[in-house]
Amino acid sequence: MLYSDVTPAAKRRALRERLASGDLLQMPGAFNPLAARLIEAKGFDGVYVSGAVLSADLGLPDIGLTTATEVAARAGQIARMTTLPTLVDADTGFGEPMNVARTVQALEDAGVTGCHIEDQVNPKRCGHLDGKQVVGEATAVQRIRAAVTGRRDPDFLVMARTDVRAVEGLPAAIDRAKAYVDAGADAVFPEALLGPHELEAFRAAIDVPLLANMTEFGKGELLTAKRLASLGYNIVIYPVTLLRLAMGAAEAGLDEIRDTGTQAGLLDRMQHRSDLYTLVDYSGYRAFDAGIDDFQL
Ligand SMILES: C[C@](O)(C(=O)O)[C@H](CC(=O)O)C(=O)O
Ligand SMILES: [Mg+2]
Repeated sequence: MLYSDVTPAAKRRALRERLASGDLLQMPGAFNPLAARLIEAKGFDGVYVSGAVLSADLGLPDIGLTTATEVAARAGQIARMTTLPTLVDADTGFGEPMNVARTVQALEDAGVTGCHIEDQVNPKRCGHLDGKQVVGEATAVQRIRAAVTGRRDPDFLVMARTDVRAVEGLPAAIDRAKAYVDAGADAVFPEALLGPHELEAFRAAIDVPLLANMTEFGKGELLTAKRLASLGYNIVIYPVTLLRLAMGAAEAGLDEIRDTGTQAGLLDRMQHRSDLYTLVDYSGYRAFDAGIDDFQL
């Protein structure tokens, strides 16, 4: 009701404990707070807030146009509505290393559980596109140090994402990841690895929790959770999946309404009013006002 009754500090501690267990945590991307509630209701382990989704939601390409304030505000709205940990895509940290520190503090204040900071240049692009460029190791390490020293809650998860694989190859990406771990990164997101062998090599080389990005229409193979768990990965994200599904359904629905003049044929593909009301917990508001849900559906 209203918001999650689990504090941000408790979510951060819980995520650390889950990561220490060695289990694979599945975190679909929530395109809004309601989707985060659905992710929780379906039994997932965490909620991912994708930069690609956040920018697409605003009708923008994923090229670093959104600001730290926008991302923190939206991530906070999402985090508030779920008891699950929320991992946020903080892109390049939104500026110089000192901006990265401020970004992390804004995300902490928004109640999110952790974030990842990547080593691309600005303007950044989707990690699965060609033509990426990365900053030098010294600058990237400064970003991670700034994130680590900027956080006030030591349990806030600072994850380093490296986009170096596509630019300089796998050994260079592994070297970068090691440098970021030395700089204090709690976890690593190796972006756009080319298949299970590369995921395996990364796992063998890095001691901290690793994230696998199962985004569609990208460079990598879509591996099952079982396979990723056996490869020793700790978090899997499906960052844009729900948005793609929802937009696919919206497109088909609009076509049908335009072509037939009614949505009547689509009802069995819709979330029913009663399921929506359950998800937003109408009955929970009885505590305020007994008349809140005195209706039959
Ligand atoms: C994970 C990612 O950073 C995101 O913003 O969700 C994207 C996903 C995508 O564009 O498919 C990425 O760069 O991989
Ligand atoms: Mg992104």
